[in-house]
Amino acid sequence: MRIDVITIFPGYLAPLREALLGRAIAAGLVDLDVHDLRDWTHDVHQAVDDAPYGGGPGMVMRPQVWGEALDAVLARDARTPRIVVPTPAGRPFTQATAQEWAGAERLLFACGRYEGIDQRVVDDARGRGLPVDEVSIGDYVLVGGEAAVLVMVEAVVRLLPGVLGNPASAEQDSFSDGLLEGPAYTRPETWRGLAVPEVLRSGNHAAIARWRRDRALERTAQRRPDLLAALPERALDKADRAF
Ligand SMILES: Nc1ncccc1[N+](=O)[O-]
Repeated sequence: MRIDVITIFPGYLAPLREALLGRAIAAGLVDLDVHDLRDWTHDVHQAVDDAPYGGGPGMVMRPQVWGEALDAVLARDARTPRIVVPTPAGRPFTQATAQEWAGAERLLFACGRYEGIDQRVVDDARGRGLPVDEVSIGDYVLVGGEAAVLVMVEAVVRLLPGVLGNPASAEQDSFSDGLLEGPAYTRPETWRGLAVPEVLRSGNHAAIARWRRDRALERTAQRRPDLLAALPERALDKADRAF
């Protein structure tokens, strides 16, 4: 998978080259290219924004700069990317979105700052038949899209074959079966007077599976009743009905 990021703060994306993601890049599973938007300005101040039409606070990022940057980055590779614009006004980014994008051969993240990017940049790209997703990682306002790109790239890349040591862990993620993951334990058996639940040391795999599902249902019912309500009827067996 090729990933391009266009931003005025390239340094903000440095963590993508660390740890698991860094190893995925080194293994050639991901090609990451971070581009400085200001490379496509032509004035001495390298202005990337301007006052909003209609007045109001803040600044809007200029269409000319973004248009040139997107055209140049698109041309760097024959593969058509899914263009992603992180914005608090976007549709929610979920595990399902990560799964969907993990199948893409190329992603291009356009990081907006200030009050966003002139809408015509998205409209022009869509008008040329390019897939553009305006997505949000949560209902709060960040200063720019870069932190959201770190989140989304990590969620997507960890799903790529060969990235996670144990692919089973991606299957057993929270959300993969629509439920939150329950509590986890490791050695020692007792720590500060707290013991690991007996069943987990019983070796009885059916009982362990039942216990884990009960804890997942319990936690989901307590913390995210919306997820429980969204589960398809068939997803809950009769033993689950207790929650
Ligand atoms: N929440 C956000 N705030 C600013 C920019 C992007 C955002 N997001 O969620 O993608």
